[in-house]
Amino acid sequence: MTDHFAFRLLATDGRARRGEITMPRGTIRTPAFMPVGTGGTVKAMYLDQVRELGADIILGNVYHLMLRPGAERVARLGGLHEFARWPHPILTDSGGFQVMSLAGLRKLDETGVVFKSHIDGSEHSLTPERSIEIQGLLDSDIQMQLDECIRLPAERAEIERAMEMSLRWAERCKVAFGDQPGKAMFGIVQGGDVVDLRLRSAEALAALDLKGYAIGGLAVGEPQAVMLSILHETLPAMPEAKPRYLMGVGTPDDIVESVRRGIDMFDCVMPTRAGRHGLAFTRRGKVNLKNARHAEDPRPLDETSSCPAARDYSRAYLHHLVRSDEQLGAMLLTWNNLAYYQSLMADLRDAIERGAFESRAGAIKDEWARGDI
Ligand SMILES: C=CCOC(=O)Nc1nc2cc3[nH]c(NC)nc3cc2c(=O)[nH]1
Repeated sequence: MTDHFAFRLLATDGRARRGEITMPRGTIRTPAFMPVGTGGTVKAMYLDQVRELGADIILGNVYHLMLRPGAERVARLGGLHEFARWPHPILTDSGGFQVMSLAGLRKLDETGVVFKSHIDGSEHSLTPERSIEIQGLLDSDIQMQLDECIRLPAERAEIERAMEMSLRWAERCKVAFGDQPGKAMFGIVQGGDVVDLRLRSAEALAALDLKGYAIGGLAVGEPQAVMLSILHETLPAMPEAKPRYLMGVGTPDDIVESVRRGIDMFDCVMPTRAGRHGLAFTRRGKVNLKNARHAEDPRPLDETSSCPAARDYSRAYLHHLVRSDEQLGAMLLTWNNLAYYQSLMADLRDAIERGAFESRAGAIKDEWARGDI
């Protein structure tokens, strides 16, 4: 066990990296996929199942948890790990992105953001200091700086303004976070689709000597080619010895292409959200269980899978559950999809160790490219 946060590179294959983060609550094997546990729960899953699938860390959202049940209440109940019975690492976002995308934004200035709750319309504020305080109350292991993620396309001046404010907020978050050896505060590189602004953000954040860095402002609707070119240009300016986390990404193809360029950590609602909408990811491609052609198909999703949801249930039964909007449909397909994502990550980690990233990457991309089977 360790009382500090440490990242070690174990192997590389081109720019792809195999590493591990050791923290008091456990080790995170990278490249890692972090299931999204918005309100302290990974929707439609028991967290024991999430763990059994190989997840080393899950995400929690400040925006959702501060509104309900409230950060102080979670603290009174022993913190998020105790509350949700997840003893392993948790990464919490700062709430910034949700405020921009979910809440009714009322004000955004140097101080922070003021917004209306999407739940009951009540007014709340987030400053860099309050965001770190909330993440501390949740007892979060990896805490994100408050940042401003702007929508693209945007004018250079607007992108520059938001990037520079995010840098000043990173400094304030670093001061507010202080010195917590067993925890980490990550900065977030912004700069939109303007390479020189991305580089300025990466270099200024590197100078803060934080324990890890996220790449923000991507996967917000831009073409994959734009996202990948920004990664290609930005990653070399980021410290080799620190973990890199690409927020909100992505499909298996996005993940493969981002690992190839040097990303270590991912989070995305895709596997869980798709599962709730009747879409199953398998090694042979995607299966839309809403489709009537599955109505009498006795085959399971994937008889070779170690996940019961993929191996033990007929497509006909899954189709019935999805068509009847039964809870078990969302549960089984979420289980299947998270199993698929974790198996991809395990394959990629193993392939990098063996110097076989390219061949494994090609196979995953082909699997994903197959249409609805
Ligand atoms: C856990 C995440 C830490 O998030 C923050 O504290 N701030 C933040 N979150 C993002 C989330 C994103 N999801 C996507 N696509 C689905 N793009 C994203 C971009 C950002 C971003 O620029 N900043």
